[in-house]
Amino acid sequence: MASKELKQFSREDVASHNKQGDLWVIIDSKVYDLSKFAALHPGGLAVLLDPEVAGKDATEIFYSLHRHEVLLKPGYTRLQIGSIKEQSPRINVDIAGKPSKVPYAEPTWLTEGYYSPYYKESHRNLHKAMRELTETLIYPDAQAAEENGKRPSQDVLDRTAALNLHPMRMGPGKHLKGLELIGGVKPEEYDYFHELVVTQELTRIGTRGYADGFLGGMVIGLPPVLNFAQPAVREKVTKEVFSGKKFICLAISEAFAGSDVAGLRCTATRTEDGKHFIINGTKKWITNATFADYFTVGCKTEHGLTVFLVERGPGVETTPIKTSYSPAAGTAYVTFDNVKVPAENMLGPEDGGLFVILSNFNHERWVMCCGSARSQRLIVEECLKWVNQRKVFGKPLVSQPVIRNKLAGMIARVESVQSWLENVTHQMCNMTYKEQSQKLAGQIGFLKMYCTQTAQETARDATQIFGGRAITRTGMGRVIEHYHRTVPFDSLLGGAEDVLGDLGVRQAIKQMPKNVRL
Ligand code: HEM
Repeated sequence: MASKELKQFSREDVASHNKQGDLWVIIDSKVYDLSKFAALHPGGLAVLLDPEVAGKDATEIFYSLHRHEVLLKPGYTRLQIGSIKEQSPRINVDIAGKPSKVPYAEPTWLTEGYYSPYYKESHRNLHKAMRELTETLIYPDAQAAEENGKRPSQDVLDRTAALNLHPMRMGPGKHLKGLELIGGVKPEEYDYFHELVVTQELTRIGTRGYADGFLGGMVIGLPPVLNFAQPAVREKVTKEVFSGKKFICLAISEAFAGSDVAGLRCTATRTEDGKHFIINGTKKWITNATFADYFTVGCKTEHGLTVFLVERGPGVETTPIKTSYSPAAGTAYVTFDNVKVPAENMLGPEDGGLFVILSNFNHERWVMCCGSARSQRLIVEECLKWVNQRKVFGKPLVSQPVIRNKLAGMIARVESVQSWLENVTHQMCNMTYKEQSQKLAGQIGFLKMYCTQTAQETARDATQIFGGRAITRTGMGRVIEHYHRTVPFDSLLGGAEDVLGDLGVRQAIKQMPKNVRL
């Protein structure tokens, strides 16, 4: 709009343009000329010619039928020819980049007038910078890629690499040394709460396939390289991955074995000269594999499991798998046929791979909890807005007790999930990596199970609240439809819900003192 001179009109000026071929409306103090557009309007011509709409203030009816984003599409912004004299827009005017004012749309620490023991100035600075970055740079790329199924654009990956976003997603550690971090956070003060902020802001974008496509493979596939690779391999691979130029994925699950890692069938056999391993086997559901250059692969070796870093090359094939979210995630079936891998690409000790794989799970699952907690909150925000603006039987939807009851459940669930997550994050900040592995596997297992159970309840309630709009991919309920369709991913990836709950109980039973009795 910047290049076009906008005129000022009175309501009487607008009222005279109320017929086919000469049709204006007012939406939130802005005047739109729909004369030519009316015949192309996806909602039809007749609704626009209604005497209550043509030449009138259509703000309320417009917002009961469209998301605000419709007006922001370039093709539609140009329909605005002016605004009403001495009036200014009142709807969604101060939201971009700032915390939402909708109750419970932000966690407590971001809500004005509330307190938290966990977050310092540096977390707040990081939060501001991340919100702006995601809304201005990543959001548009995510919306496009979720639809067209392409991986995140190289431009966005390069620009986020230049800001050192990628290493920031790997938690605190030596890999941040000497880097200038987003929000001015000093590498030595970077903790798991900073990482939580980064993950939760990225999740707010609300596109589940893209979210995994946006280097989800790095988040789960690079830690074994950071923690267990030989220095030369580690240096090379982390540099390439953090630059956004090369992609890595974690290849553990198989059609034969998912959560039961010990049942893997992919094999690695040492060559006679001892310098290489030959890998044969398959992997399934591998996030980012479609475009990955590196694969962190769990293999059966002579006396156990061993993890290898495999570079794409002869014998490595990836076939995209169609899942219920976007191909932007790059989910693939991977085959390794006589793939020759140097022995120095072993990650951790030979036959000691189970520990490498298991120690990786805590961080992966915790990241997923950060995401789940934040995406549930996005749904709460969508529902609160909808119940307030949607009218049924002449009253806002929220006047129905059954709807308020659903909202109560959703809000209570999201608040409890976030609080538990913050407690676990606080433990992580105060424990060594080894202590985390020993003490938090059960806690994180339970937390992830609870996150994904509550997420599915919230998806179901939100679908009921939005009705038919929750089953269409475009329009008012598009966020709910997407959430409901993709929410099972969280409950399966990184360990299935039931398996994690069981893990937590088994860990607790192991820690039972021998001498306790009722
Ligand atoms: C600048 C003005 C307008 C634009 C650019 C616009 C654009 C659109 C678009 C893109 C859709 C498809 C659904 C979506 O993506 O949300 C739509 C649907 C619709 N529009 Fe509009 N519209 C405008 C004004 C109006 C007004 C004033 C009315 C008043 C009744 C109206 C009534 C409808 C209806 C009934 C639908 C179908 C909704 C559904 O399927 O649930 N539109 N419009």
